[in-house]
Amino acid sequence: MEMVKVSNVSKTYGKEAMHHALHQVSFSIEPGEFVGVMGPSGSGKTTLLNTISTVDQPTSGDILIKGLNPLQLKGDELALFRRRELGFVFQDFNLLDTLTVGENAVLPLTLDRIPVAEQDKRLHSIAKTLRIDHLLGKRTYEISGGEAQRTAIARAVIHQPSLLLADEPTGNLDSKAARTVMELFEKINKEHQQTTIMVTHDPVAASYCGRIIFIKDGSIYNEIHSGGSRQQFYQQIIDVLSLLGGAAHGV
Ligand SMILES: Nc1ncnc2c1ncn2[C@@H]1O[C@H](COP(=O)(O)OP(=O)(O)OP(=O)(O)O)[C@@H](O)[C@H]1O
Repeated sequence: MEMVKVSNVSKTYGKEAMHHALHQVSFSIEPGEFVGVMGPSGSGKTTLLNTISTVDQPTSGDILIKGLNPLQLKGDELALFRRRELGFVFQDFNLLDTLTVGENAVLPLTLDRIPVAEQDKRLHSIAKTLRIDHLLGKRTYEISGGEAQRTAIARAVIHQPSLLLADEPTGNLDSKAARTVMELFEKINKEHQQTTIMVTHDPVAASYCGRIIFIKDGSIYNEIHSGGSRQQFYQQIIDVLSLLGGAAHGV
């Protein structure tokens, strides 16, 4: 079964001056895929990610995650679904400054009242994967942007969510830290078959994905799959972006 099935999703903002942020968007994502979403500024990428993550509701059409429509869940069930099945990574890290790196990373397990011994075991393992094991006692203001984003990724996957959603995860990082973060997304995707959707403007970051969906004016414009080397895929991405035009920054 598909991990994500988006069927004829449209999203309209406003009443009198209606704005069609998404128009009849359909696609599926299989378990274990790493999918990038690209397109010019204002094309609807974040709106799409927000409708998949249940933060926003489509105006029409529906979205199934593992065959389930989360919007049909009631109050607490929806909150629980989000907490257990989804992981989020944002451009500005969204770490809690009052907590240490380790406390930030285990937050989903703390909220789920997982026993401390189990929390420690999982923290140890994910911290090693993300190379933050030497930072666990530090405060968020004592670490670099790249380290903060690696901590945010640890927090997003420590509870083994069905779906990892990332919105411009390299947007606030220099190119070296961005590459490290993308190598780690790729590693988690490959080693843990972590299904991942990432919105990005950055063709280098996108070249780590297995497939890119391009959005233009709220509709799917094109889709490409990685076949050969990452360098070849990067070139394919650049080619589509140049056809797409608009404000596709980073090219
Ligand atoms: N809450 C909202 N109310 C009204 N219009 C909105 C709202 N959110 C987004 N829009 C509009 O919908 C369109 C799509 O926005 P969205 O944020 O999804 O684009 P994006 O592709 O993620 O852009 P960017 O790359 O600049 O972040 C834009 O024209 C935006 O102005």
